[in-house]
Amino acid sequence: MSFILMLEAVNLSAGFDHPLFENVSLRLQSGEFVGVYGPSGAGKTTFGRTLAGLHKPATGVVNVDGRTVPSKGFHPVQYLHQNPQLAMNPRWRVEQIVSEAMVPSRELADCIGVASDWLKRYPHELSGGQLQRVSVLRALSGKPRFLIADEISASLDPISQAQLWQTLKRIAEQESIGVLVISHDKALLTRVCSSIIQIG
Ligand SMILES: Nc1ncnc2c1ncn2[C@@H]1O[C@H](COP(=O)(O)OP(=O)(O)OP(=O)(O)O)[C@@H](O)[C@H]1O
Repeated sequence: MSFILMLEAVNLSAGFDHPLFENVSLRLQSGEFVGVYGPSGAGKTTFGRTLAGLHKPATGVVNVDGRTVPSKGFHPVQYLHQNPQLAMNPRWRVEQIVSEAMVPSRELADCIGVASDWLKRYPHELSGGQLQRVSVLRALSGKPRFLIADEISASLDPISQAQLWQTLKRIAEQESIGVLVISHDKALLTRVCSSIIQIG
């Protein structure tokens, strides 16, 4: 795919009983990796969830290619949870979980490192790192335009971490997917992202 899309946040403020962040603006283009850094509790997850339409902003707007995203249907901005088990139905086998939007190809599953013998298991029968790969496969199989990757490699060993980011880079480039990388790990963000914004 060669067309360029833009995920844009303009003067975004959000929080719960009080704002966690105020007037944050961001532009993320297809194929680009932008980092979000900040102390624990600063609101990075809330910012990511707001971009994915999962949390209502107090002020500002989120646009994809200049338009607000309809609340129904597959959202072009997919949020990858830092604890994927919380975002999966414990009664569904992995096969059903990854096929929620569209059945992924074996080629894509191999690329992300999801073994075929995991498909018959339930989420609690996989390790944290294995489950994170399942979560990435589920998000990618729906053909998102943007991914919010919230601490997705924190539970992986350094080799698996490097493999996951290499794979995501390759797929993001091939499919023109923009990725917002939320992490406490400044070295990781510097390695993977072309720019970094600070929350908090
Ligand atoms: N549903 C909620 N209701 C009330 N407060 C919440 C809710 N979700 C999160 N918070 C609070 O909002 C603040 C920011 O949380 P958030 O998870 O966005 O921060 P974060 O920067 O991603 O933190 P971390 O780096 O520790 O994951 C925290 O103080 C948290 O307790």
